[in-house]
Amino acid sequence: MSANVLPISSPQRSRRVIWQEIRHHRTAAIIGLSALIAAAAASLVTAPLLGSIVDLVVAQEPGPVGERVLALAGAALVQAVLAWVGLSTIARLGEEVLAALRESFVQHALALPLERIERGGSGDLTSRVTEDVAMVSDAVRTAVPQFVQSALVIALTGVGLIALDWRFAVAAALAVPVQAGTSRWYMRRSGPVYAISRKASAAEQQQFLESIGGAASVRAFGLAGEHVELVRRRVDASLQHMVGIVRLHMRFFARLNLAEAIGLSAVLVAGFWLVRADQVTVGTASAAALYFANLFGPINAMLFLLDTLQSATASLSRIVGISEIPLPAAIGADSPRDGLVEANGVRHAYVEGHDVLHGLDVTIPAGGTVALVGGSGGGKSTLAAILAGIRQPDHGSVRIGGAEMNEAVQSRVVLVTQEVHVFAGPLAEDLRLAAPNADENQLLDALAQVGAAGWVAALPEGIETVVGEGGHDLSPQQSQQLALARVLLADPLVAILDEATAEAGSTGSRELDAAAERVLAGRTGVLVAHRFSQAALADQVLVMEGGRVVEQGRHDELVAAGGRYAKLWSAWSAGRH
Ligand SMILES: Nc1ncnc2c1ncn2[C@@H]1O[C@H](COP(=O)(O)OP(=O)(O)OP(=O)(O)O)[C@@H](O)[C@H]1O
Repeated sequence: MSANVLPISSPQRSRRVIWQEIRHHRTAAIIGLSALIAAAAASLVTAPLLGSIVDLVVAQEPGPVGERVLALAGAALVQAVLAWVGLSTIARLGEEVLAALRESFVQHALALPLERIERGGSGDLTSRVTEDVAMVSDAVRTAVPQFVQSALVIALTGVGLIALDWRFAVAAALAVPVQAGTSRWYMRRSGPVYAISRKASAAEQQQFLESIGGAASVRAFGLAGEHVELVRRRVDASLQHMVGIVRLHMRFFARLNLAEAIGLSAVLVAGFWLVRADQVTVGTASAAALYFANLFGPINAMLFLLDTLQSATASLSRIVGISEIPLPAAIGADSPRDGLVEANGVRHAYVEGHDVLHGLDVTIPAGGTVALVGGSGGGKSTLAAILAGIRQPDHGSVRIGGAEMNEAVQSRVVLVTQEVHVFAGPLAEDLRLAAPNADENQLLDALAQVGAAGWVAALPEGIETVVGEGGHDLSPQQSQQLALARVLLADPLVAILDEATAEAGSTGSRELDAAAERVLAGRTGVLVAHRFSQAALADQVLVMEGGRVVEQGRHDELVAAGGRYAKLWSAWSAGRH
């Protein structure tokens, strides 16, 4: 069962992947970190300067106070500039690392075998693309730079405290056990509390969608009262969990305040004794207290960010997990010699133990056209997808032009299915997906060959008209023509058209048939044909039933043989007259 779930990488592996990426941007990492260290060091000057002002006041020598104040302002300015340089460099570095991660993720996600995604659930993949990437992006933009900065300030302030007098550092350390206990306490609770709250708000949204989306039925059945009650209950539950989160935060910060009170009291008491014993000046004791007070912000921020970083690490493991799935491209990198298609002993099952293809052997000579016909569920689409390399056979092999299915081979085979996708954007860009360097004349020529020149010219902005979602709506037939034009532009060795012309009416069908014929000219073609007019044009017809080829031959031979195909043919012909 676990083999079916998309993999999740271990936190160690994820960290290693990030580390490798950071090493590609070593200079930026060093500059960013150095600037943050320098900024933290500059901030350390403030407390002793204030302390020395206290000493001057105690000694009633106000003369040099002015210089100290200027030095304070200077230190603040230097610190601000260095922190800005450090934070922005680290944030930019984070974006670069994130971009590289995303690219590798998308590359892998797109190259994943279809079976792998189906078994793992496309919902899982989608949530990794959306929620997990958003979670990691957020962390990279805000939490990570803040966390690094806070950690540096804390470390350097500790050094500063020791430099003033090690006994101040010991006193301050009294706060640590309470802080450590608090963060453990918080981490144990925050995960489940957030998870329940997310679930409750998802349930609330779902209820809204159901009640509002089904408003007509709700009213028709007089269920308004019940639905209002359902919504009220979900909103209440969600609200309760939100209040729970706020309460948890308040308790968290209350405990941290207690830690601060303990630490600050200890530092002040230590200062009192050390001043009394004449071991430090009042100014030094004030500086120690200020150092400790300056730690409040960074310590609280760090502890609070721990769970954001924990969630981000979990999301990162889910993103890196996808990049770790071995890709089928590992099978050599031979390029196909020509368009010869050879499938041997191809078996395939969607559900284990229920083969839908039972060891098929199919050979199509380069430049030949084969039509797959037969009743519904015979396995035509499955075979088409396997020949196109979109699905992998469970057993057997597919070779194109003598080469096993790999990335180089797949790039020379194009499959057009009934569910043609029109990408949102200018029509020209949609076509250029198949041939990025094609010029306008080549695009127009491809459109003319598939019979689309007329309607494209009639569009408001011709080939530059925005089509697809949010743009100009195309009819199913127009979308099919676009898909066929893309095949012409991609100029593959093998074109596989699966029901590509099934949706149109009779005039439309004739136009699309002609377009398909032009697309298949000069290359190897596989046609999944429901209309026998297409089968009649093919060099060879394979009749498929129950995952087997039950008849094979030229159209006229099969009609003359009077078998299964002849029956299907006469039934179809009769239906047309
Ligand atoms: N994604 C899938 N998951 C599970 N079973 C599937 C899937 N796709 C197809 N099948 C099953 O595999 C068998 C072969 O289906 P296939 O679509 O290849 O046949 P077909 O000959 O193309 O049929 P049609 O003409 O109806 O498209 C059918 O029993 C079908 O229910």
